[in-house]
Amino acid sequence: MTILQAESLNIMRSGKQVLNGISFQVAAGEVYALLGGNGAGKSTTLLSFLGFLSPTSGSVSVNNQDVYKDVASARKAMAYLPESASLYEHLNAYENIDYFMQLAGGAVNRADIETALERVSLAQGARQNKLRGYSKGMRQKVAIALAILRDSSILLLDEPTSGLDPSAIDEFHQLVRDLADSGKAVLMVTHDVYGACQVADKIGLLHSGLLVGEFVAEHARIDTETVHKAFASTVDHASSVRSAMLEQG
Ligand SMILES: Nc1ncnc2c1ncn2[C@@H]1O[C@H](COP(=O)(O)OP(=O)(O)OP(=O)(O)O)[C@@H](O)[C@H]1O
Repeated sequence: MTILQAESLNIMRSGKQVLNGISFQVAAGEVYALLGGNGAGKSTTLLSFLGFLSPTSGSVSVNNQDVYKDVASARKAMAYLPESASLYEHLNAYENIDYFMQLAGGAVNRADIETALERVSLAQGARQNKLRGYSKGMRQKVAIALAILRDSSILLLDEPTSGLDPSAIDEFHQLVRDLADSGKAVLMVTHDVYGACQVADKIGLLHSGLLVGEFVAEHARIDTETVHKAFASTVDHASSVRSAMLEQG
């Protein structure tokens, strides 16, 4: 069942075409990684799904509804995890979750919060501590616990593992995999070829606003070398275009 869909999506920002007719779909139970270098258009794609950048042509839809026909209901269906989770430093994990759940209009009890924190494996001893002492990985866990409690069936993740150490990355990918296996649709944007191959069912390779390749997992894995070569060729292409431009002054 298709949950997220971009259809011939074109977006202009400040008069410049930054997405050029990209199309892809994310189904329930699937992790889709949008992979690309700096400026490829990954965040623009997420912002468009989130209702912040309307297409110049084409469409984005969530649960088969055009996002821009009802932005509020599209946003309600999704949990968005920005590169750095915006949580309150002076509150502990329970208080943060309690506060944000109340803001979202859905109070939760302590036992439910405990279950969600258990699911994301936030260390028991850290839960009462204020977030100012947390690592990035621990903050991500609180943000994911919040998404679990909001019962969002769709997760949008922006560079979720940048700045995490290798074991936190593995743990995070395992958690994302478990969430997808429980039926959630996950769209994740990343620069990380290896991470994308580890966790994704599909990878879309984005370059200069174009989807230049799509890789689908066979036997539960996408071949890292194949994706790495394709990604490297976009980088080579970008640097040769840059050098040509420099030569032309
Ligand atoms: N606020 C903005 N106003 C105008 N153009 C923007 C704005 N933000 C980004 N862009 C342009 O849109 C294009 C795509 O940017 P985007 O941030 O979507 O790329 P990205 O793939 O997420 O890159 P990165 O990996 O560096 O975050 C780039 O050419 C960028 O210069």
